[in-house]
Amino acid sequence: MRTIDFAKGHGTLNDFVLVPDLDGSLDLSETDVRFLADRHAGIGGDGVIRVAPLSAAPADVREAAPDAQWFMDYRNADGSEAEMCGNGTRVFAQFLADRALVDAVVFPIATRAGRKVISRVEHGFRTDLGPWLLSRADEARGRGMDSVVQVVGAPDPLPALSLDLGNPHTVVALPPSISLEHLDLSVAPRVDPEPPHGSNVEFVRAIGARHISMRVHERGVGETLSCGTGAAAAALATWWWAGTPSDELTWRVDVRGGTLMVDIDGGSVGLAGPAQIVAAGQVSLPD
Ligand SMILES: N[C@@H](CCC[C@H](N)C(=O)O)C(=O)O
Repeated sequence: MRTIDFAKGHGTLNDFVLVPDLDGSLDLSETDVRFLADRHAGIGGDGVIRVAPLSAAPADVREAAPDAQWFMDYRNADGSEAEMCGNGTRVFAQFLADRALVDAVVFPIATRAGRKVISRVEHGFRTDLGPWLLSRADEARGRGMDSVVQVVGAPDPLPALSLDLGNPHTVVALPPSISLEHLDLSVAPRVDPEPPHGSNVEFVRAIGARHISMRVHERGVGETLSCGTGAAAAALATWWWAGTPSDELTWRVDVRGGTLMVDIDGGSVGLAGPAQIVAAGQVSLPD
């Protein structure tokens, strides 16, 4: 049996088990990750974040972020690797700050989706998520939709737009006849055409000017109370559909676990919100 240190944290109730691996020697298997994320048998979380030095990152990650000191090794609760986690970056930053592992107010970190720059802001952190892309730009021509999503709670498939924020997202604008609260996200929504590596799926309701509310079904997890890259995708999709003329905009995105702020600056997007570390201890990984 191996005993390791852990911390537990969340960003707008998207919760993570952090595993400090400060010398980069820890090998966390898929089974270890599933155990740590298990809310009954383990610690419990939507994802597991190994805090590793850049030297322990894969070569492509090291090359993309040579000036970063730390690598956010993110895995979903089902053990799968994800390229990025927006809320995770802030919780990762809070952990680094609490342990005095960074001292700058603006610093880069390495992720599988490349270099991300984090800044301390009032009440939390802002992560520059960098450039975003329409995943199926040809199909989304004319500010339209590129796919459909079938979800329990909606009688018919709903038009959607796919975006790449480093990780894949499919955003659905709910028609007024369907309430956000009545969707059943205990069953994974079906995206057609099916994205090659799966997708996080966001359901969005407009609340007011640059203010939306959303629920999310995360790839590798299920419904979560928040998703940072999902909030950014939802704001970007709403902006895209509206044909909003100005390029510099801040959006408020309400998620079940709180509120996130998304700033859109042309081809680049930022995410700000709170981050909390709530516990730390040791856990024994089963053999
Ligand atoms: N909750 C995250 C996204 C985590 C990864 C996602 N489930 C995926 O597989 O892409 C966020 O805050 O962005």
